[in-house]
Amino acid sequence: MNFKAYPDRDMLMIGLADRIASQLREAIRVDGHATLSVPGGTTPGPIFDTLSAVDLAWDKVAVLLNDERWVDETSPRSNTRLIRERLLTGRAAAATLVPLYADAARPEDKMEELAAGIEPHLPISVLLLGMGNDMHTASLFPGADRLDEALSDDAPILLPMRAEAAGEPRITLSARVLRDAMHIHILITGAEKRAAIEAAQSLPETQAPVRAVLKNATVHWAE
Ligand SMILES: O=C1O[C@H](COP(=O)(O)O)[C@@H](O)[C@H](O)[C@H]1O
Repeated sequence: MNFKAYPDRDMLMIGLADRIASQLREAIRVDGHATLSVPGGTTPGPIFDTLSAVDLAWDKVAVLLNDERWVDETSPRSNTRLIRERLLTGRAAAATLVPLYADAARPEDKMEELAAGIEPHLPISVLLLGMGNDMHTASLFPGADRLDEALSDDAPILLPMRAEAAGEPRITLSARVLRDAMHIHILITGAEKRAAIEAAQSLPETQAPVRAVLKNATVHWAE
């Protein structure tokens, strides 16, 4: 992995937003369109705020989540709600949201429909990932019920996922879809996550699922 440390969180968020914007512009120049896949959770909000104001051809960008908690958008736990409020506003409101949630009791009920919506937008041009202290990324949690399947080279695009640490049921892009992205950035902050990502390099993917995407990733960190 490449590791980039920033002097502080503000510089991290601005610097990484700028890099993502450049890579999206380049993908649009070459392919005529781009796909940006992003995390939910507590860390990426400030990057979304910066990106949403960036001047680029957002009407040529498809935005999807790496994973979603199976809750509807009225829930503060909804990752879709986060990106609607913080990313798909301002200039970025012209982007197309590719859904990772649909109204149904269980993720299994909508898996095929949601995967069919994602497929035309693959491979991902720019992938931004988060990571938990437990070394999960997207919703690839250590100990999750379908982790082995999600890590395999012939995994489907999307899988439902349940894990004790996850809270509600989840839906997640598989490791191979994440790995196929043209640019991979992992955004982490704080000493605990830095120690976790360093430890992940010498652990099996089942214990440290983030390892599945580390090889070609740049990790962006600030205290
Ligand atoms: O549950 C999730 O957690 C990870 C990490 O979130 P953070 O709050 O520690 O930044 C996130 O990347 C993922 O998309 C989300 O669903």
